[in-house]
Amino acid sequence: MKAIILGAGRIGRGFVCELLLSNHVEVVFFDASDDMVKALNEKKEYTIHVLGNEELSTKVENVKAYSIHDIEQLATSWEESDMIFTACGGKNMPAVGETLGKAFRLLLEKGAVHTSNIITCENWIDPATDLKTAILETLNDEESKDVFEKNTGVSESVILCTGTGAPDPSKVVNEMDTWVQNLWYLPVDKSRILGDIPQWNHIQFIDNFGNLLKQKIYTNNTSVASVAFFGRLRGIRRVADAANHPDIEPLLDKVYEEINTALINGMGIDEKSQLEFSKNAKAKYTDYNIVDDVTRIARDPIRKLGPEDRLIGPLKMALKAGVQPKTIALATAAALYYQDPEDADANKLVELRKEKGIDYILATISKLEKDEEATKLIKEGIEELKQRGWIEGDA
Ligand SMILES: NC(=O)c1ccc[n+]([C@@H]2O[C@H](COP(=O)([O-])OP(=O)(O)OC[C@H]3O[C@@H](n4cnc5c(N)ncnc54)[C@H](O)[C@@H]3O)[C@@H](O)[C@H]2O)c1
Ligand SMILES: O=P(O)(O)OC[C@@H](O)[C@@H](O)[C@H](O)[C@H](O)CO
Repeated sequence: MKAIILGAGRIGRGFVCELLLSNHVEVVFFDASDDMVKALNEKKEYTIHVLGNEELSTKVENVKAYSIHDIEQLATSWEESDMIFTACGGKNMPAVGETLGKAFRLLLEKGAVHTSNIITCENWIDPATDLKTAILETLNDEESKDVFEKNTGVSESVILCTGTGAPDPSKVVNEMDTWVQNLWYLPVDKSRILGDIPQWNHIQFIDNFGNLLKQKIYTNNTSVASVAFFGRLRGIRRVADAANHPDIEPLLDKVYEEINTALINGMGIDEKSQLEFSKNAKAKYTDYNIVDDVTRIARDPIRKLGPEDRLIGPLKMALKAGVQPKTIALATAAALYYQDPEDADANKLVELRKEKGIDYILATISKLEKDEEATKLIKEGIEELKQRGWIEGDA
């Protein structure tokens, strides 16, 4: 079998590629970055290193990568592939959908439509819906939309694995090498898959997928984002150092308490399963084998302050469920004060905070009203950060 991976970043050329190769699936990459495409084609090979278990590393050979803007090549590759995985960032689903829609139009013209499936691998609420909507909008006539719907499944998966950069960048020989957590499991929503279900190892097509992606984002990503935003304010570089720090670990435990009550009461998630889920999340983020930078976790802070994303989403859910999510609000306050000169989105956030202020960010980015409870808690969080000496005045 052949598969396309859209987005040749840490998850695409790392985790997803590793699982597909272990199932003898031939892989081709498409990426929006010309530098990435050039580097992959020049190197032609790279290694997926398994953090803490170097002996499990995989060497990837005969690498082929194309620009996502090469629609004809995308259609040709699609003609030969049964599966497409996206690992491009959830906010890019509209752009990815438009590209796939254009490629599908070429498949239609060539009479080359066949049963295939697209699986999103994104930390995003409802990525498959965003992707499918954009594809259908690009297929502007009803007949094409109908053919697409009958032949193409658009499903989503939950990436529980961390994909990161080199633990020691000074030792990197091949810049395309990538590092993954030692975790070999990718759950996929079976109900949205069309045609025969592949019998793969590690990639499991599961029934009752339900809210697994939201549960993962509001547990894992919320908690590790809290660790990263607190850690950055404390000048800590690595995630595990921050998660184990005596100032931060007690806050992390409180974040889990708030999340657990919010998800159990607000999403109807079984209590035992949620407690287990959050226990595993804490074990992961405090694990020193997983060498990850807080700046990767906190990257794109404006996206992370969005109304449904990992901070505001569970914060509002907790309030509805009768919990006072003071620690998630404290983490949101830390996110509002996040700085990383190498992150364009973080620089934009600093500019917005200095020029327009916190109220503006909460209203326009987080979509919170000035007088609502969530806003009040976040503002109390800002005061607490000042009292703790973690931020200064209007820093
Ligand atoms: N890294 C992790 O630990 C991890 C874990 C779980 C989920 N995720 C999710 O996986 C997705 C990918 O994350 P990552 O860490 O691999 O990011 P990354 O930044 O390493 O890679 C993303 C890649 O996608 C490419 N891209 C962006 N827009 C594109 C488009 N329209 N078409 C094709 N390529 C495009 C970028 O050029 C980049 O090479 C994100 O949604 C992320 O939230 C990441
Ligand atoms: O990829 P992002 O920017 O949405 O979020 C950063 C991290 O939280 C994320 O990549 C995690 O490492 C991953 O979701 C594994 O739990």
